[in-house]
Order: sequence, then C-alpha cells, then structure tokens
Amino acid sequence: MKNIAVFIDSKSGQITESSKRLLDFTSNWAIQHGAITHVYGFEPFSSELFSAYASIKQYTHIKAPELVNHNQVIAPLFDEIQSKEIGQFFYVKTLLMDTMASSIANSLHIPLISNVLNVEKVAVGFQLTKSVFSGKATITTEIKGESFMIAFSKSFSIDLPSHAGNSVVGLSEITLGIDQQNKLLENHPLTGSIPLPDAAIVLGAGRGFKDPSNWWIVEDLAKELGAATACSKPVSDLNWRPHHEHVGQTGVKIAPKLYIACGISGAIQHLAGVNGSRKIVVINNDPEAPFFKHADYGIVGDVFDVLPRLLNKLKSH
Ligand SMILES: Cc1cc2nc3c(=O)[nH]c(=O)nc-3n(C[C@H](O)[C@H](O)[C@H](O)COP(=O)(O)OP(=O)(O)OC[C@H]3O[C@@H](n4cnc5c(N)ncnc54)[C@H](O)[C@@H]3O)c2cc1C
Repeated sequence: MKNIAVFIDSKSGQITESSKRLLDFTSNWAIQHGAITHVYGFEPFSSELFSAYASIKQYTHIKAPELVNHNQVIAPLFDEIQSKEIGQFFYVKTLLMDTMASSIANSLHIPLISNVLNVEKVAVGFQLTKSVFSGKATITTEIKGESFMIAFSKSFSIDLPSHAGNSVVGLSEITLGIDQQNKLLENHPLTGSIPLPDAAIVLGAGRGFKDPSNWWIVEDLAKELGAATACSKPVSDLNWRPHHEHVGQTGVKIAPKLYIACGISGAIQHLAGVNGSRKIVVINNDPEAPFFKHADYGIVGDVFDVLPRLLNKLKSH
C-alpha cells in the first residue's frame, strides 16, 4: 500500500480535538496496512507532539500567508505529496481543507469522499459509512481502488487497537505561493469566545429565555463550564444573539462532547445541526418538548430556576 497523508487542523497553537482523533485513527490504520504516515498542518509543531504515534514519520508545516482568504497557489504542496508516494489522504472537514483537498484530489484523479463516519477494509477495497441529509441518515458505499481522499465528518469516532510508539518524527516546511489576482484586504477573526465548531462543550439557549437581558446567566454558566454559547434560529433572527451562534440546518453544525440545550423545543431543523453531539442534556419546562426524545439526560424544569442553581453549585466547587 502507498503511504498516508493526514491534514490536521489547529487553533492558536493547539491541535483541535477532532484532529487529535484523526491522528489516533490514521496512525493505527497505517500500522494495520503497513504504511507510513506524513502529517501536514498550518502551524509549526515540535516533533515530540507526534512521536507517540507509531506510524508517523514526518510533520510538514505548510506556510501559507494568505490561506485564510483561500488565496494560495497549492502547486508546492502538490509536488511535495507526489514525492512521498501518498495514496490515501485523510482530514476532518473544514471549509479551508475542503477547498484545498478538492483541488489535490482533482489533480491526482482520485475520489474524494466527504462526511465520512467510518471506513473499513473489506475483501476488495474499502467500505465507507457516510452521514447524509444533515446527519439524519447514513449510507454505506464502497471504493475498489487503494487511492482516495477521505473527509471525515467532525463527529466521526472510530476505535482501532492502539499502537503506541516512540517514533522519530522529521520536521520540514513548505511555502505556498500567493494568487496575485485575488488579494486579502482585511481579516477579522472572532475573539473572546470559543469557536462553536471546535468546542468540546456547547451551551445552547432558545426562545424559552424570553428576553436578551436574560442571557447573562447563559454567559456566566458557559464561562464556568468552559463552554461555547449557541442559540436557536429565532433567537438570532430576533437579534437577541449574533447570527454566528445560530446552530441547526441553516446555521452552524456542531459536534461537541456535550451539548446542553436550554429552553429550546428541539425542532427538526435545530436537531439537524446538533445531532453530532456525543451527549445531549435538555432542560425544558414542558415535559412534552420534542427535544427530550433525543436527549441522553433531561431535566423538566424552568431555566430560570435550574440554571442559577447549577451555576451556584459550579461556583461553590
Ligand atoms: C427552513 C427552516 C430552517 C430552519 N433552520 C433552523 C436552524 O438552523 N436552527 C434552529 O434552531 N431552528 C431552525 N428553524 C426554526 C425551527 O423550526 C424552530 O422554529 C426553532 O428551532 C424553535 O426555536 P426555539 O426552540 O428556541 O423556540 P420555541 O419553539 O418557541 O421553543 C421554546 C422552548 O422553550 C421552552 N421554554 C419556555 N419557557 C421556558 C422556561 N422558562 N424554562 C424552560 N423551558 C422553557 C418551551 O417549552 C419550548 O419548548 C428553521 C425553520 C425552517 C422552516
């Protein structure tokens, strides 16, 4: 089998949780298939960060000054990949990676399969489970060839036997060119809050909060929990909260370890954006609220009673 490339995502010098899961998976996958793993990322990391993964032999820092504007000429990356005899590519879906990956897959004439939850070797080729219809269904597909690119859904989770190692990992860097026809004028990253798509804990609030002046309790509790704040669509439509907090079919898709939904009814359009969450806790004063059917844990109660008590409990510990 040819070698494996893994593209990791990071924020402020930290590898994201979903990319850590990707490294666990691909490192073990490579061992099982007798391949070497080359890791690529957009920040300079030390080799020690990867040495515990037995199959990883190289980390390449892709220096891309205008990547944020999707404004890079990726030819140098393409040359580097070809020199490493890479057959299989893995990454976790982000807008940026989707843009780059589709270009690489197209140049290499290999299939790009998106929103993958699981991949397995079968007698001839590989079998993949994909999430479709905003996570409401899955389909199983098959690839016959050995070369492909897989874009995992953020909520993917695959257990393989672990192969802890003490690998010697080489470091290298490549610099992408800049597309001169397309210029980055300004860049305003959101600050001060945990980005929703990467958050391990998300605290969501809906119309049950009645008025934007009541959001202090959501913010205080989120701070105490280390959570990102989210909201339902009507809440952002009413301008109670900024639009980038709106989760659901028409908003941000999230896949945290824990989603706490407070005063949200659980309409199907909301669920479409949050059903990648590992555990869901619902707090609602209506025992018939549809969200309870999709919850791992539920509290039937008034958010203005339950949340302050939860906040006091957390503060007292
Ligand atoms: C095409 C389309 C796309 C859509 N996309 C999205 C989307 O992406 N995301 C999204 O969220 N919605 C979306 N919607 C809207 C969706 O259908 C629902 O209307 C919306 O999710 C409801 O928001 P909500 O639960 O905050 O409000 P409500 O439906 O008004 O529910 C409020 C809930 O709070 C509870 N409650 C009230 N007071 C309290 C209290 N004191 N304590 C505890 N609980 C209380 C109530 O029992 C109720 O269950 C979309 C709709 C359409 C038609």
